[in-house]
Amino acid sequence: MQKSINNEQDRPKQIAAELRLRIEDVHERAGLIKMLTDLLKTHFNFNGIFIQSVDPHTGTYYPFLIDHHSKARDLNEFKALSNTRASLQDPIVCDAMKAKHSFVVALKDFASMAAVPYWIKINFEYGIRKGLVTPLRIKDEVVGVCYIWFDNQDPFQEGLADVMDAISLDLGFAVSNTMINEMLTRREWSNELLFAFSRDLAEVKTREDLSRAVTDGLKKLITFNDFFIIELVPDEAHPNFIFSSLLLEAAELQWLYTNSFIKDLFRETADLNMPLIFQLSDFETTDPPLCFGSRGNEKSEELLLKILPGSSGSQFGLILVSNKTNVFDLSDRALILRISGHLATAVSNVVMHEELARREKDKEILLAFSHDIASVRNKDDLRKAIEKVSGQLSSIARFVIRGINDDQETMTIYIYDDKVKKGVEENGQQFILNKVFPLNDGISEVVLAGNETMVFELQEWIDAGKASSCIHFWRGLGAQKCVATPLKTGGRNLGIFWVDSEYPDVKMIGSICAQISIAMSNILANEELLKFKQRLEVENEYLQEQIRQIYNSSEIIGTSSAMQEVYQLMSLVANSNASVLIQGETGTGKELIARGIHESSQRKNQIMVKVNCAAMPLNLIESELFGYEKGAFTGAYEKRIGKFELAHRGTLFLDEIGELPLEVQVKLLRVLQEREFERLGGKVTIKVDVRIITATNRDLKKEVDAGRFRSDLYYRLNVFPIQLPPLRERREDIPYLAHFFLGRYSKNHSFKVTGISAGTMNELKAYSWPGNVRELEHMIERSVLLSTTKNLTKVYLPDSKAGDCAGSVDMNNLESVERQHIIEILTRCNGKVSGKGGAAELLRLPSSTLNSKMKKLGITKSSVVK
Ligand SMILES: Nc1ncnc2c1ncn2[C@@H]1O[C@H](COP(=O)(O)OP(=O)(O)OP(=O)(O)O)[C@@H](O)[C@H]1O
Repeated sequence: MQKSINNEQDRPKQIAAELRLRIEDVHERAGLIKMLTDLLKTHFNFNGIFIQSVDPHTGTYYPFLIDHHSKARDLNEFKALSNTRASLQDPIVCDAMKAKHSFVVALKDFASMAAVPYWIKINFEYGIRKGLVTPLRIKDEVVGVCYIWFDNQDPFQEGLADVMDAISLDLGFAVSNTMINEMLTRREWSNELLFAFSRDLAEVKTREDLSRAVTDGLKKLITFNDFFIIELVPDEAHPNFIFSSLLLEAAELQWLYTNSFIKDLFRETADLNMPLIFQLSDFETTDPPLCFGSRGNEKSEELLLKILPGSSGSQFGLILVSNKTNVFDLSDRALILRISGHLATAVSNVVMHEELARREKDKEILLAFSHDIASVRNKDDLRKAIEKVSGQLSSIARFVIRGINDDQETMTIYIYDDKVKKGVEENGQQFILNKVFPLNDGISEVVLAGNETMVFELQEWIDAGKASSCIHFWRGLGAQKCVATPLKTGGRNLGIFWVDSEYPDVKMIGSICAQISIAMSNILANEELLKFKQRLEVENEYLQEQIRQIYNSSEIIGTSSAMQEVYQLMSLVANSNASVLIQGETGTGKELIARGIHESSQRKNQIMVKVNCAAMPLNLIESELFGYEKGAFTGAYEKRIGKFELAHRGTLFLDEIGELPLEVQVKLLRVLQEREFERLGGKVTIKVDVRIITATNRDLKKEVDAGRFRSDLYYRLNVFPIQLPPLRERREDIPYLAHFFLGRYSKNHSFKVTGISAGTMNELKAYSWPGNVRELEHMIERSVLLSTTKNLTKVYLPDSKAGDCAGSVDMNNLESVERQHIIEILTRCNGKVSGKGGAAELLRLPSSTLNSKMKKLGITKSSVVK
C-alpha cells in the first residue's frame, strides 16, 4: 500500500521525468505539442492544451501552440488569430504572470466580461469550463503560459498540477528554444530568398520583369494578395501608375489617376523611412478605389506601404495589399526595409528604360515629322503632316491652328483636323471655321507673349468667367483640357497651335510647334510672294497702259487766269489726303490735273491707278474695284486683287464717277468711310490707305438732286472741288496749246512743221471747241499729218469752208484728202514717184503701193502742179 501510495505519490514525478526526457529530443513546435498532449493524455483526462508565448519587451502575448485536437483549428479566423498579439494586461494572462504555480480558472467568470479576449470566448463557446493555467518560467521571467482545458472534469485529477509545475521550467526552455530555432531557420531561409530576390531585381528592365520579380520573390517572403507600385511626381495632381498585380479596368485606372486617396496615403508616410501598416477601415474615405474595395468575395483590408526613394525629386511607393487584417507584422516591415533600396533601384531602372525608349521613339517621330515638314508647300500639306504626327502621339487628340491676320489684331482658323471638322459639323457650327476672332481675347495675347506651352483646364476657366472664344470652342467639342503653344519665327508671331489633350506631353508638343512654325512661315512667305507676283503682274499690265498715255499727259499747258486759279487749288490740296472732285467738260484735262495732283503729293512714288467708271458693265465694276477670290463667281479661276488694293499707299483716280451705278456707290461709300473692304467671295477684311480723286463731266450736284447719285457719297467725294474751265473761256491758252501739240506731233512727221500761220491761229482762236483741249489736240495732229509746208497754213475745223490755200478740200471725203496730199507730195518731188527723193520715200510707202493708190485716185503726171 505504502509502495502503491509511494508509487501514487511518485507518479507525477515519473511523468514529469519522462516528459523532461522527451522534451530534450523535441526541437520544433508540432513535435512539442504532439509529444506533450499524447503523453499527458495517457495519464489524464482533459480537452486540449494551448500554449501562449510571452514577449515582455512589447508587453504582449500571442498564441504559440494549439494542440491538434483543438476545435479552434476549424475556425475561419484561426490563422488570423494565431498571428494576433494581445496585451499582457488581459485577464488570466495577467494572473499567470504573477503566479508561482499552476492555478485553476473557471471560464464563466470571464466569458461574460465586455472586453474578454477572443480565445477565452471561443473556448467557452466550445464547452470548456475550466482551465489549469501554468506559468512557464525561466529563472524569474515568464516566457509562456500553458493552458490545459477541461469541460467538466477535475483539473486537479491525479496530480496534473504537480506534473505541470514540475515540467514548467523544461517546457519554458522548450518553448524558448523552439522559438530561437525557428527564428534562426527563418532568418537563414529569408536571407537566401532575399538574396535571390535582390539578384532578380538587379536585372529588372521592364514592368513585366518587375512584376515577375516581386511576385516570385517577395511573395515567398511576405504573405500578401496584390501589390501596386506608384510614382509620385512633385507638382503632379495624381500619381503615375507604374504597376499593379491586379488587372484593373480602365475606369479603375482612371479613378486612381484622379482621386486623392493614394496621395493622402503617401502624405502620411512621406517623411518616414519605416514601412507602415494601414487598415483600410482606418481611412475616412467613403469611396476607396475599387481595387482596394470589394472584388467578388475578396475585400482589401490591410496595406503595407513603403516609400522608395526615386530620382529627380520623385518618389515611388510600394503598396502590398492583403485581404485579411493583422497579416503584416514587424518582421515583414523589417524585410521590406532591407529590400527597399534594391526595389527602388529596380523601379528607377524601369522608369529610366521606359524614358529612354520613349525618347528614342519621340526622336524617330520628330525626325519623320521634320522630313514631312520639309516637303510642305501649302496649308493642305501642313495639315496632312500634322494629322500624321498626331496619329502617332497620344497627347494630341485634335488640333486647330489659329493664324494671325495681316491686320495683326485678329485671328482666323488657319488649319484644323478632320475630327474638329466633324465635331463642328455635328454642332452645326461650321461658321466658326471662317470667323474672325479678336487677338486681344485675354488668352491669345498671353500665349503669344511667351514661348511656352500653356495648359488649360477648360471648365475651370469657364467657371472663373475668364474663358475666351477658344476655350468655349474646345469645351463645345467636348474637350476637358487643352494646351496652347505660340507659333513664331524670328520673333514674329504667326499664330497659336491649339491641342485637345487629356495627358499633354508639353515637351513633344513644343518640339512639333517649332517645326510647324517654320513650315507656316514658309507657306506665308510663299503666299506673300504669290500675292506680290500677282500684284506686280496687274501693276505691270496697268503701267503699260499708263505709259501709252503718259506722253499725252506729262505737261499741263495754260497760263490763263482761269488755269492759274486751278494751279493754285492743286498746290493747296496736293499734300493733303483730302478727296478731290474735278469737274469740267469733256477734254478739259481733268485726268491731267488728277495726275498733276498725285505727282505733287507725297504719294508720288507709288502709282496712281485710274478706273473709268463709265467703261465697265455693272457686274465687272465691283470686281474691278475690290478684286475677287478664287471661285467667287463663274470664271473666277484665280484670286485677283482689285484697283483699291493696287492703289494701296497711292492714289485711286475714279474717272466718270457720275456714271457709277447706285449699287456700287454704297460699297464705295463704305470703303471711303472705313478704309476697308472684302474681296468678292472673300471673308477677310482688307485695309487700304488710298487717296481718292474723282472726276466727272456731269454736274454731280444735279445728279444728286435727280436721285441718280447718293448725296452721302457726293459729300464724301466733294471735299475739295476743282472746276476746270472750257477752252472757249480761256482762249488766250489756245496758241500755247496749239504750239505744244504741234511740237509733239511734228516729231512723227516726215519733216518738222514748226509754225502756224497767223490766219490759221486766228481761226483756231475763233473756234468754239466743244471738245475742248482734246479736240484741239486731235485737230493739230491731223493738220500736221496733212501739212505739206513747214508752216501750218491749213486746219480742218468742222465748220471751216476753206483754209488760206486755193481749192477747198471736202472734209467728208477722206479719199479726196488723201488724193490732195499725194498730189502735194508729188509736186514737192517734181513728179518723182519711186527712188531716192521720190514721193513713195517721203510718204513711207512702197512705190508699188503708191502707184496703185495713184491709179485708184486717178492721179496722173498731169495732176502734178508745175
Ligand atoms: N492744259 C492742258 N495742257 C496740255 N494738254 C492738255 C491740257 N488739258 C488737256 N490736255 C490734253 O487733252 C486730252 C484730254 O485731256 P483729259 O483726258 O485730261 O480730259 P478729261 O477732262 O479728263 O476728258 P474726259 O472728261 O473726256 O475724260 C489729253 O490728251 C490731255 O493730255
